[in-house]
Amino acid sequence: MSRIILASGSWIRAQMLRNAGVPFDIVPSEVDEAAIKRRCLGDGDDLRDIAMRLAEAKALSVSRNHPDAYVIGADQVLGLDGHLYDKPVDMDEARARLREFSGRKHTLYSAACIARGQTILWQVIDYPTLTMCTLSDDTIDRYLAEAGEEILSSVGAYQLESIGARLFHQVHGNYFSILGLPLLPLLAFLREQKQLEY
Ligand SMILES: Nc1nc2c(ncn2[C@@H]2O[C@H](COP(=O)(O)OP(=O)(O)OP(=O)(O)O)[C@@H](O)[C@H]2O)c(=O)[nH]1
Repeated sequence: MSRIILASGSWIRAQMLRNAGVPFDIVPSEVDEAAIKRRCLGDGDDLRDIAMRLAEAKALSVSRNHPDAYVIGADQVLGLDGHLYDKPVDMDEARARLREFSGRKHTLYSAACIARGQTILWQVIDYPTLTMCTLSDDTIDRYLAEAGEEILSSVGAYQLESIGARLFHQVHGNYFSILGLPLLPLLAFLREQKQLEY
């Protein structure tokens, strides 16, 4: 078996792999995501393509220094009415974001790929949708006070696996993809490559 590397600083992506019993190391990528997003938007790429390009760039940048490893790259962008949303920079932006999403359905474009020897061997994109409850400003403020700044590590300013679940009345799509990693197809590929016994 070869080394598996997660090219991501996302704690929840690491947690999902750890919980699934996958042996891996973490080597976050150094790619300039903002520059890649700007280039993709300039090229007229849609949100799916942007998430995929970013996941590929992360995986390839780490694979350059670890050519024999299976390097997992992942990225997630949030779309509402075709607009791309990044992670909120602070709690004020998180508040504005939740006010915007309140009562509406948004999509999480969740992309992952595996690079080995500077070649993309596998990739997948999943796009679950989430319909948020209609939230009063007071409810949003109570949620932000209770959830705290760790929600800034999440593109939608919520963590579905914890109290963020209380913001939604419907989700369609895979739970793992919502958290940031299409885990099941990733595990299937690793099995196919004989990197997992089952
Ligand atoms: N805990 C949690 N995190 C979420 C949820 N939804 C989205 N995220 C995270 O939002 C982040 C999206 O930003 P990305 O740019 O894809 O990844 P990142 O966290 O910056 O990490 P890198 O892969 O190093 O770029 C990811 O870490 C996702 O795991 C959720 O419901 N719960």
